[in-house]
Amino acid sequence: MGTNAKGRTVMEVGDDGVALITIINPPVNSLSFDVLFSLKENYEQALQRNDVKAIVITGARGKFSGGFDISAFGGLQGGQTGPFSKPGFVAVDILTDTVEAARKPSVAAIDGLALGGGLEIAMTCHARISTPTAQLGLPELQLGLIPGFGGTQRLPRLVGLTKSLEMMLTSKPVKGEEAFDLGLVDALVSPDELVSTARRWALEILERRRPWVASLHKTSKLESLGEAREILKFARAQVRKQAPNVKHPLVCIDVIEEGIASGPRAGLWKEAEAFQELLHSETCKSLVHIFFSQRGTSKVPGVTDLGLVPRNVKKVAIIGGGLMGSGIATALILSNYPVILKEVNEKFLQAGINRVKANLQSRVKKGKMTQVKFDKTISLIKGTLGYESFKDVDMVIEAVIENISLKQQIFSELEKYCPPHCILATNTSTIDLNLIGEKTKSQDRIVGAHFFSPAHIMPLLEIVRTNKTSPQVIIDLFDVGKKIKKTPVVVGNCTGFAVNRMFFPYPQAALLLIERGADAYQIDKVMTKFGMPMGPFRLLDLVGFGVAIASGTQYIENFPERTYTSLLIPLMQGDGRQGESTQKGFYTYGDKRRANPDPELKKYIEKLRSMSGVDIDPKLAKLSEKDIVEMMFFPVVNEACRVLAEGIAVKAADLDIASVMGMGFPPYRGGVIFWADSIGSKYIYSKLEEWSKIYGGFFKPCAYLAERAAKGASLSAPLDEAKSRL
Ligand SMILES: C[C@H](O)CC(=O)SCCNC(=O)CCNC(=O)[C@H](O)C(C)(C)COP(=O)(O)OP(=O)(O)OC[C@H]1O[C@@H](n2cnc3c(N)ncnc32)[C@H](O)[C@@H]1OP(=O)(O)O
Repeated sequence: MGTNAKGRTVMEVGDDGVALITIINPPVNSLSFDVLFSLKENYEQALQRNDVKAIVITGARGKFSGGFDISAFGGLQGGQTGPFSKPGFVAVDILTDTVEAARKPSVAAIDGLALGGGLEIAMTCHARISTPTAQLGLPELQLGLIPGFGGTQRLPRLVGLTKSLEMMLTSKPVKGEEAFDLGLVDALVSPDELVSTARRWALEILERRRPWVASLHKTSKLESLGEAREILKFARAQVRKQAPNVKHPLVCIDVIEEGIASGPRAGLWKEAEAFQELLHSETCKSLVHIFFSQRGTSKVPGVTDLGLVPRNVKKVAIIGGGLMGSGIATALILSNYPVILKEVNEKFLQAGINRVKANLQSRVKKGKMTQVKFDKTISLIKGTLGYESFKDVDMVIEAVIENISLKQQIFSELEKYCPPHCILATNTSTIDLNLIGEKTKSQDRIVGAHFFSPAHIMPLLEIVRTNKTSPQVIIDLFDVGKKIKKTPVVVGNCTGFAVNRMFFPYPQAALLLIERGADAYQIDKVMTKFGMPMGPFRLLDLVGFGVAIASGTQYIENFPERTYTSLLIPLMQGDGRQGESTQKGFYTYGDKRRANPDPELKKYIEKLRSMSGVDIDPKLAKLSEKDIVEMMFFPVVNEACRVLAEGIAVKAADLDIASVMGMGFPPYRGGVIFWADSIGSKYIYSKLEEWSKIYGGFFKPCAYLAERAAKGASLSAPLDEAKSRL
């Protein structure tokens, strides 16, 4: 193998006659083509050599394998040819006909992780020994694929159909201990005994003192065909309901069924063909993009490349125990950070602590947390009304109402009471950070920590830096964000930052459309069908009209030329409608938060039309689904382009992650910019240009979009690349 090889396997043959094959491809021992070739070569040698009686496969540095090398998908999708583009080369030729059918037994020694192709290799071995904490799973569906190295056939035969479906459809791994109970692994041992136990086990199989099991032909765990069909029917119904816009979960079920109905070899072939087809799907390309983009958020030029090490944040203070403050406190204590919660009086403090308790209790109710863990977690939060206990905190997160002078006063006080190293973060969603820190000398340690509601559940953390925020502070907050299981995205300072700014046109486009004759409930339906968690009107009801007007005002003030100003919400508010909190907004709300279309909405729209002189536009009154999607999202794409052009986001992929994790843009569409690039800058520009002539500045395409369209360049390409595509 050449020196540029991406990973390899090494084989050592011991005096006991066992060949130990180790997968080496840091950081997760993924299965690159080089690794797979090397594995094939080692296997063939081991099978030929007279001094080898049995084989053990393991992974270097405590990790079996994180699965097929996802970075190699691009080449295959781009038409790269070779043995790997031939369906069945790995699953049938190598794993089934060489490894599993061999006359020498193989045992997998699993530590750390055995995911995707990694677990599939392990399942072709004749036994599996694992550590109790190893993670074993088939997460291919999260990449828009199905297992492609025989997993759809072997997992059901090892753990039964129901559990295997759960593992594949949710992409969730199981720990070694559970894998042992399920029969997926044969023994549990500590990491230091792993390889020696596996060697012994392999020899014992050879001596027929342990069963020699070919998983593909195991039948004891499989249900009868009739029962299996019932289980699969139920699974299909669930999948159709939960993931109506993607086809790979249904394909996975079909492939499993083929193996049960026509035998595992037929199942293997169907799997191989379906895998190849899915690999080229837009869903797979989008989800792979999301996978790498999510990891890419931790690469921020000028920040993460300076070799800085995050400081240890041992204690965090939160100011304000409202919805956001209590959610942030919950997220922190759930990851074992001691938290001080400060409020202005006893009543508010108690209410804040009670919110945190309620957040945790809902986990207990759902069986996700024990009462003992609840008690331990809640003991990490202490309430306070003063600043005395701030003298040893390492980070403060301010989460009070959006009032500039109040925030300025708080930050001046923080400067007095907190130690000089303390990070001073604000959870503002709109206010300029330079204004907040104006009255302090601490601008270098002021940073935005913008959480999304509910903060203990939503996965995104926008880290907002000003040009004075020190890289160390960003690194520290990034580290805390990771530890509390968020995906942090570093963005620049401007009104609305990246997520809210990109999405402010979303409800505005919706208002523009209904004022001119489109149907509000149809728009919401089309948006949820597209894959958004809810449509714009349901969203406006959820956030409440007060918040909607306050943030709308910010955009009117900062981006007057392109903010669509609608008086519909103030008009409805004048009638006591505030959204869901008053059970009346664009919808009315009954039991269990069920939203019902409200016939009275028409009345408000008609009144608005007579006040503003806006007429029904016959074209907008009968929009197709495609038209609605475009008129709703092209303005979002346009604003995302401005965010990129202004350098608020470092790269387009960060906006894709921000849109998926902050706004619920469907991940299987790859995020806002990725989706836009699948449509093309020229088309988006021409549509916006056309609408801006009819409906005004709200739709006017920005310079960045115009430039990309003129060059026929993608929106995500960095500037130089965009030029080179000319
Ligand atoms: C034919 C087969 O059926 C098809 C397959 O096997 S498809 C692949 C199935 N496997 C997966 O989906 C696993 C994907 N990986 C993961 O879930 C997680 O990375 C993990 C649980 C393995 C490790 O998580 P964690 O420790 O948090 O590290 P994480 O930051 O995610 O990954 C570390 C690095 O490994 C890379 N990596 C992880 N898994 C990879 C894989 N399967 N291929 C290529 N690179 C991978 C990541 O991109 C990251 O690279 P970076 O440092 O350059 O950003």
